[in-house]
Amino acid sequence: MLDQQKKQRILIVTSVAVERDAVIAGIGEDERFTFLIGGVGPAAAAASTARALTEARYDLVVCAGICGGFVGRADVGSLVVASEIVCADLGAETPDGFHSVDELGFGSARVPVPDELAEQVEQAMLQAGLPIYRGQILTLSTVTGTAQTAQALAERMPGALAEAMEGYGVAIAAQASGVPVLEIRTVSNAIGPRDKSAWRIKDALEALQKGSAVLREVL
Ligand SMILES: O=C(O)c1cccc(C(=O)CC[C@H]2O[C@@H](n3cnc4c(=O)[nH]cnc43)[C@H](O)[C@@H]2O)c1
Repeated sequence: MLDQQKKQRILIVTSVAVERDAVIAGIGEDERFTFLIGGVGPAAAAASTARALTEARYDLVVCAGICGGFVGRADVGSLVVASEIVCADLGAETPDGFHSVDELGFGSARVPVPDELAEQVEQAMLQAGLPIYRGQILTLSTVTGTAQTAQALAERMPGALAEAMEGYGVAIAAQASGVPVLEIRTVSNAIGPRDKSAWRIKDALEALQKGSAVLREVL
């Protein structure tokens, strides 16, 4: 939990400008927050976040934006808050299936989120009447685009609610600086066959704005 007695500095990282603008519109004037457009994908997000963390002191890093939701687990238009941030494609494909770097003994594809903080965010959103789910948010370098890949991913990651492209990069940079990390997103599309016309980006950005207003009260 953040120390409410001292002035906290919070870095919010989004991948693109429209996400950043939605977050700023929700948070409003609040000098505790710094907003960073970190770029698309885990590498750009990690590099941008790491640089920001060398330029100023922060008490919390938040990765925010839109995402794809697993069908039956996180509906389009809802919010998701990460219980854990997991890089789902960091590992090796083998004849026995996918093995993560954790199983291979080369570090970890998972970064924890402070439980109490995720719980507080979830409860505050629910009290504000916003639909929210708490569970793993996956990071992938490639947007899932077929029913087969979506099904395989859902089976391999039964605790996953959503996928996006930056969380793990932001989280690894925060972890390397000893700063806690949170990931919060709104669902713009169902994970599955690629149909960009079905992405509800406007709705997801509106939900991101509403969620950000609540986030300001929690942090
Ligand atoms: O058209 C595409 O397939 C595409 C490829 C790369 C980026 C985008 C974006 O819209 C950038 C914004 C941001 O959105 C996140 N996002 C949203 N839905 C998904 C998804 O189903 N799977 C993975 N990521 C998703 C992601 O974090 C992007 O950076 C579009």
